[in-house]
Amino acid sequence: MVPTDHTLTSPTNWAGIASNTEFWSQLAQTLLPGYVNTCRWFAGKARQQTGFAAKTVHTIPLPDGDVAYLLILEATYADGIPELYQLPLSFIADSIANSLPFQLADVPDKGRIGEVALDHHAGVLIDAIYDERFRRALFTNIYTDQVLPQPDGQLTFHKGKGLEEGDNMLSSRVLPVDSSNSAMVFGEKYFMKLYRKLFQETNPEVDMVAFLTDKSSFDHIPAFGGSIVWQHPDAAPSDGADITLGMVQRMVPNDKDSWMQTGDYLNDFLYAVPQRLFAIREDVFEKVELLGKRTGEMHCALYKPNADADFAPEPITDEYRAFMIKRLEDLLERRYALLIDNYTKLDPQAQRLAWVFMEAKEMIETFIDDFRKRPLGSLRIRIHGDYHLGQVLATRNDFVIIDFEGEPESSITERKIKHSPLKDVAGMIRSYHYAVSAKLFNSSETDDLDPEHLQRVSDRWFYLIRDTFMNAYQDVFGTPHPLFKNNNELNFLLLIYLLEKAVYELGYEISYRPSWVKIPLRGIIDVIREIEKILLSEGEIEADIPLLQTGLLQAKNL
Ligand SMILES: Nc1ncnc2c1ncn2[C@@H]1O[C@H](COP(=O)(O)OP(=O)(O)O)[C@@H](O)[C@H]1O
Ligand SMILES: O=P(O)(O)O[C@H]1O[C@H](CO)[C@@H](O[C@H]2O[C@H](CO)[C@@H](O)[C@H](O)[C@H]2O)[C@H](O)[C@H]1O
Repeated sequence: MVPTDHTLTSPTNWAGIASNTEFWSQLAQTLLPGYVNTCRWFAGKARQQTGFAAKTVHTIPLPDGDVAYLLILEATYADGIPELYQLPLSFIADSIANSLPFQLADVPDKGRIGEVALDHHAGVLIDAIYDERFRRALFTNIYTDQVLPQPDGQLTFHKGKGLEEGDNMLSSRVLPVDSSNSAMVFGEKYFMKLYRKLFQETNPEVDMVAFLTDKSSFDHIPAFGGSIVWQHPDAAPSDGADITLGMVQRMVPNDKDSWMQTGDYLNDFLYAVPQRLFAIREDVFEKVELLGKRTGEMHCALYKPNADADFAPEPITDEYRAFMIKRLEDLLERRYALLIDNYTKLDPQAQRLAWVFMEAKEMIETFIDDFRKRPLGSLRIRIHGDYHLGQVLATRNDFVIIDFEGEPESSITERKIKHSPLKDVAGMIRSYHYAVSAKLFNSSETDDLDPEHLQRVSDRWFYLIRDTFMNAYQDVFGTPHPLFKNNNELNFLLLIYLLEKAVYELGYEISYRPSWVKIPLRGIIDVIREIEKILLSEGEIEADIPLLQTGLLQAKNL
C-alpha cells in the first residue's frame, strides 16, 4: 500500500479494515497530521509534535450494515507525555454517496479528512459525527445499554435517568459550535458530547454531573442521559480503567449563554457612557443576584459531609497548600517568560501594564508565601473548575450550568482536586471583569473617550456587579459555614484564586487572542491592588518591598 499525493489506498475493504494495521499506520502518518492540526479540538498545535499513531480501533456497526470506527489516536511530542484523542471515522465510497440518509455535500470541510481508495472503491474519509447513521448508532446503543466487545476491551453504553421512553428514533444534527469537544443534538431534546482529548480515567464531567443528579436536588444542570465508556481489558480497577468517550444530557432550550446575555446588557451601559450617564437596569442586578444564588446552591449541593472519599469535604492541608503554591509559582514563571518572549508584539498600553505586573513580582511572592503559613479552617470540595459566564446557559428566567470538565490546560488528576468553592467564585468574578472590559475597551462608541475616564467607569460597573454577585452568593450559606470559616479567610482565599485565574488567563490570551491580553493584565493589576491593601493592613509589607506603582498607572492612562 503506497499512499499517493492525494489518495490513501489499501486492498482491504472498509468492513475489514479494522485489523489492517498497515492502513492505520499509513493514515496516522499521511492524512491525519495535517487534518488534526486544523481541528479546534486538538490541543497540541503549539507543541513540538513528533508524530501520530493509531493506538486502537473500535468498531461501531451502523444501522444499514455498514460500519464506522472510533480511532484512538496518540499524539507524541518532543517534551511531555503523549496525548490520546478520539476520532470517529466513516468511509463514504463514491458508489454509496447517493443512497445515504444525508448529503455528502453537507459535510463541512472541517469534517473531511481526505480521499481514500479501499478495495478499488474510491471515496472520502469523514469525521463520523457528520454521518447521521453513526449518530443514530451511538444514541441507539446508549438507549439500549449496549456492550460492544472490541479487541482492546469493550465499549459500554449506559442509559441515564434523563432519557425518556419512546425517544429511540430521534433525528440528529451536529451542533455548530467550535470548542474543545464535539456536540450533537438529538430531536432537539438531548445533547451528546463526544470527548476528543481522552484521559485514562472517568471524565470529571461525568463524575460531577452524575453526583449532582443522583446525590442532590440541584436541578440547574441538564439531567444526565447516559455515557459511552471504553473499558480496558488489562487495567486493574484501581488504575481507573474506564475511559469516558461521551456523555448525553438533556438539551437546554436557551437563547444564549450568560456571556452573550451580559454582553447585551452591557450594550445599554456602553451607549450611555459617552453621554456621561451611568446606567444599569434593575433587571441586570436581578440576573446577577440569581446567578450568585444558583452558584451558591451548586456549591451547597456539592458540600456533602457524608459523601464517599471522591466528594467528601476536606480541610486545607499542607499538601494542598504545597500544590497551590507550586501551581501559582509555575504559572507565574511561565507567564513572565511568555510576556518577555511576546513583549515586542504587545501594544504600548499592554506593555505598560506588563511592566506593572513584572514590578509587582516581589509583592506577589510575599502574598503567595503567606498562603504557606496562614491558619485556614475553611473546607475544600469538588467544584466546577472552569466557571465563567460562557458555562452558564440563560434560559427564559433562570440559568443552567454546563461543562464540568475542568480547565483545558489541567491534567485529569488536577481537575479532580478539591478546592475552596471560592475558586469558582473567582472564575465568575473574573468573567464579569472580562465582560465589561471587552465591551468598553473594544467598542468604537468609546474611541474618543479619555481612557482614564473609561477605566473608572469600567471599574465602577465591575465593583457593583461583583458585590451584587458576592452578596447573593454568600446569602445562600449564611454565616458561619464550614466552607468559609470567616470573612478574613474568605477574602484571602478569594484573592488567591483571583490571582491564579487572572494569571492563567494571561497565558490563554497570549496564545489564542493576543488583542485581549490587556484584559487579564488589568485583572491582575486589580488583584495586586487588593493584595497590597491586605499586606499593608497586616503589616506584611516591609520597607524594602516595592509597592505597586499606582502613580505610574494614573500617569500613563492605563
Ligand atoms: N445541555 C445543553 N443544552 C443545550 N446546549 C448545550 C448543552 N450543553 C452544551 N451546550 C452548548 O454547546 C456548547 C459547548 O458545550 P460545552 O459543554 O461548553 O463543550 P466543550 O467541552 O466543548 O467546551 C455550549 O457553549 C452550549 O452552547
Ligand atoms: O474553552 P473553555 O470554555 O473551557 O475555557 C477557555 O476558553 C475561555 C474563552 O472562551 C476562557 O475564558 C476567558 O474568556 C471568557 C470570555 O471569552 C471570559 O468570560 C472568562 O472569564 C475568561 O477566563 C477560559 O479561561 C479558557 O479556559
